Amino acid sequence: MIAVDQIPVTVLTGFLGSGKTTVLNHLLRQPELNGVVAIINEFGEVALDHLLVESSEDRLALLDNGCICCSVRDDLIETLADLAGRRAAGTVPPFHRVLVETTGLADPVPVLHTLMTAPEVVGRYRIDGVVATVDAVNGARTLEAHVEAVRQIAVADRLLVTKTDLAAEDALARLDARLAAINPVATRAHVRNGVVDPAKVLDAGLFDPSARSADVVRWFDLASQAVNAPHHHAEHDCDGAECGHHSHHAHDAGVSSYSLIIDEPIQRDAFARWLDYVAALKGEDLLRFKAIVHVAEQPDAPVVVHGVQHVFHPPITLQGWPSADRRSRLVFIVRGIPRRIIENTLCKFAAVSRAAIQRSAA
Ligand SMILES: Nc1nc2c(ncn2[C@@H]2O[C@H](COP(=O)(O)OP(=O)(O)OP(=O)(O)O)[C@@H](O)[C@H]2O)c(=O)[nH]1
Repeated sequence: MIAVDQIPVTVLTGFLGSGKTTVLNHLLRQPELNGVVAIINEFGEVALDHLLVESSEDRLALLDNGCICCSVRDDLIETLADLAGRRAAGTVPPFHRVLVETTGLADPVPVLHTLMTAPEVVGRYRIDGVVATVDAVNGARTLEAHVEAVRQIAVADRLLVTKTDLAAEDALARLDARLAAINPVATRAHVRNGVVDPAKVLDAGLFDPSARSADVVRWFDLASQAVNAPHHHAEHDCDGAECGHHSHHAHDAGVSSYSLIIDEPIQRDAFARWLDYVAALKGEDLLRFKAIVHVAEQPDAPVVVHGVQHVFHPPITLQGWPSADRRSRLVFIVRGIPRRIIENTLCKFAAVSRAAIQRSAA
C-alpha cells in the first residue's frame, strides 16, 4: 500500500558528462514539473552544476561535500528529512516530488538502499524510479571501463540515450542492443539536448529490486551489508582507496577530482590552445572537465566549457555571471593526471600566471 502523502523520489543517474544536468534543466522547465524540488549532488571541491541549472533557488538543494553513495549519504537523509519537515510546517511551497541527481561516479544501489531503509526517510518518501542517462558517443567505451556505469544502467527503470545527434545510426543500434542485454526491463528513449517528455521519465511505479536481474538483487544485498557495517570513513574523496566498502561499491581506483580557481582574465585564444592540448594529450584520462571561464575579451559574458573524455562540447556563452564571483573555476575529474601537470599546462599554453591559480575551494 502506498500512503497518499508519501512524496515520490526520482533518482537521476548516469555516468560523468552523460547529460544528466541537461535533462534536468529541460524537465524543470516543463509545467508537469511545477512543485518539484531537485537535489543535486556534485563531486568536486567547487560546485558548478547548480549554477548551470536554470531554476529558482528555492527549488534546488545542493549536496556538495562528496559523493552521495559514500560520504554524503547522511547529508541526503538530512536534506530529505528537513524538506519534509518544512513542507509539513508550511515553510516551503508544498512540493509533490523530489528529483535527486547523483554524481556521475555514484553507484546508485547504496543511494536506493538508503532511501528504502533510512528511518528518517521511509514513510515520508517513496522511490518512484531510477532514470539513467547514457551518452551515445562515449557510452559503449564507458561501459567497458567503469563498473558504476553498468550498475547505473542495470538498476534503471528508464534509460535515456543522450547526444543522439552526435552518434551514427549503427553505433546507436549497437549501444541499444548492449543496454537491452544489461537491462531488458527498462524503457529506452533517444534524447537530444535533454528534450524528453516528462511522462517518459516520471511515475515509473514503485521501485522493486526483485523485478530486476539477479545481478541487481545481489548488489542490493551487498549494499545492505555495506550500509549496515560501521561507517568509519566520514569523508573521503571517492577514489576508492580509503573506502571501507571498497569491495562493494568503491569507485575506480585512481579517479580523483580537483578544482582550480583562476583569479585573472584568460585570453580567448590562449584558452582554446590549452583546451586543444589537454584534449589531445590527456583526453583518455580526463573523465570530466567543466569550467566557467572569465574571458578577457568579454568580461561580462562568462563562457562555460564541458569536456567528456576526448569530446569537448562547443563553449556556451552566458548572458551574465550567475553569481557575484567572477573568477574562472575549473573542475577536473581525472584518472591519474596530477593537479600539478594541469597547472603547468595552464601556465604554458593558456598564459595564466602561476600566482593567479588558487588551489582551495572558495
Ligand atoms: N550535442 C549534444 N550535446 C549534449 C547533449 N546532451 C548534453 N550535451 C552536452 O554534454 C555536456 C555534458 O552534459 P551535462 O548535462 O552537463 O552532463 P552531466 O551528466 O550532468 O555531467 P556531470 O554532472 O559532470 O556528470 C554538456 O556540454 C552538454 O551541453 C545532446 O543531446 N547533444
